[in-house]
Amino acid sequence: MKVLIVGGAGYIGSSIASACLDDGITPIVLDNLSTGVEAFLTGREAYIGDMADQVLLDKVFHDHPDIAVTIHCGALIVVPDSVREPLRYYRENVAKSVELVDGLVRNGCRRIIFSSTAAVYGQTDSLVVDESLPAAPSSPYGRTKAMLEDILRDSAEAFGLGALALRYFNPIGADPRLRTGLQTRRPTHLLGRLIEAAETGTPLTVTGVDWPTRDGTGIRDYVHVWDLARAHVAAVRGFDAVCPPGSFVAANLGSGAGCTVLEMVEAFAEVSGVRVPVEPAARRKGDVPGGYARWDRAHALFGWRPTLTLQDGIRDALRWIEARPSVLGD
Ligand SMILES: NC(=O)c1ccc[n+]([C@@H]2O[C@H](COP(=O)([O-])OP(=O)(O)OC[C@H]3O[C@@H](n4cnc5c(N)ncnc54)[C@H](O)[C@@H]3O)[C@@H](O)[C@H]2O)c1
Ligand SMILES: O=c1ccn([C@@H]2O[C@H](COP(=O)(O)OP(=O)(O)O[C@H]3O[C@H](CO)[C@@H](O)[C@H](O)[C@H]3O)[C@@H](O)[C@H]2O)c(=O)[nH]1
Repeated sequence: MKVLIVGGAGYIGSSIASACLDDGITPIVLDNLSTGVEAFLTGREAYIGDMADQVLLDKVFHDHPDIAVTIHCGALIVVPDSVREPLRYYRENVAKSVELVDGLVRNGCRRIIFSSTAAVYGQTDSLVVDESLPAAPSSPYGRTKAMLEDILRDSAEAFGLGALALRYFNPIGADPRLRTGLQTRRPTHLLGRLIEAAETGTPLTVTGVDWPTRDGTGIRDYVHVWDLARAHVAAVRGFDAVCPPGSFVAANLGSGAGCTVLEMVEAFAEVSGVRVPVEPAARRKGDVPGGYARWDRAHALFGWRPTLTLQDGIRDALRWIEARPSVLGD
């Protein structure tokens, strides 16, 4: 079985490609390397170019008419950038995805898995997030993802597509076999900042200590990237039962557990032996208290459940930092 992974040279797409290979599924990658890296394409067949390029899409399907499912991970993903440059985000994430879907339909590929995000939800009083909550994204990035969900819903009905949107919560960690991990050297998310603080011996700035959470710090659902990758394999294997032609389905992928900033600091100390001091600071502009996923729909649909812990995610992120020079040559 073959799958096309658009954005397969990036952090999550490359992990999905590895999980596919491990399961006997052949990944074909299409990526423009805007943020993805060539080193993650080792041992995988790849087409370098833009997802909106119809000539390239036709070539991919000419070479591989037996692609069963397209997994669409290609996007720009930095929330603050999307606030500064909304048109670039709408062009790259929405307009180009429309072209991609058009090219897929024209080439007869009618099964799509779309990388969506917890950022499509608005903040609610309850910290638990299930798929019945309406979309209410608070950034241009989140809106590009919610818009594409709508576009896929309409396209499913019009063209008989099966379209599955998987809403990832906060991915951490790396491929446990260390083939791939975060390509960004200095990630700005919480775990990245924590690792940096441990390395430099500086305190972690805690952005917000007056949120309505159990200890006042922001709460998130950190899910191991390998659990995310495995979910895609399960969804590919059971696709037609999960998402028959003409249907659009959305499912959360999270660990199901909330973790506050202070709890992350504690878990990091447990795994690394380094207790990073914290420094309270003001909330980030536009930040939210957060929440965590209910993932039972993904379980009901394709039998997935998260299997790796927060500590596994932290450990694999640290192992990847050791391994990355040998993979990325930097
Ligand atoms: N990382 C997260 O925290 C997170 C959370 C929720 C959802 N997601 C979604 O998961 C997907 C993958 O995210 P990631 O963290 O791996 O990001 P990433 O930047 O590592 O990967 C994105 C990949 O898409 C490629 N790409 C971008 N625009 C393209 C285009 N026009 N044509 C071809 N390739 C293109 C990039 O080169 C890169 O390889 C994205 O759709 C993102 O919105 C990510
Ligand atoms: O130096 C830091 C960095 C973060 N935080 C806090 O840690 C929590 C998590 O922050 P972060 O890791 O940035 O996660 P999110 O705010 O959920 O945003 C990330 O996760 C989203 C969902 O995966 C993506 O869409 C966004 O692009 C990505 O920035 C929040 O309460 C922050 O206020 C700190 O206290 N100090």
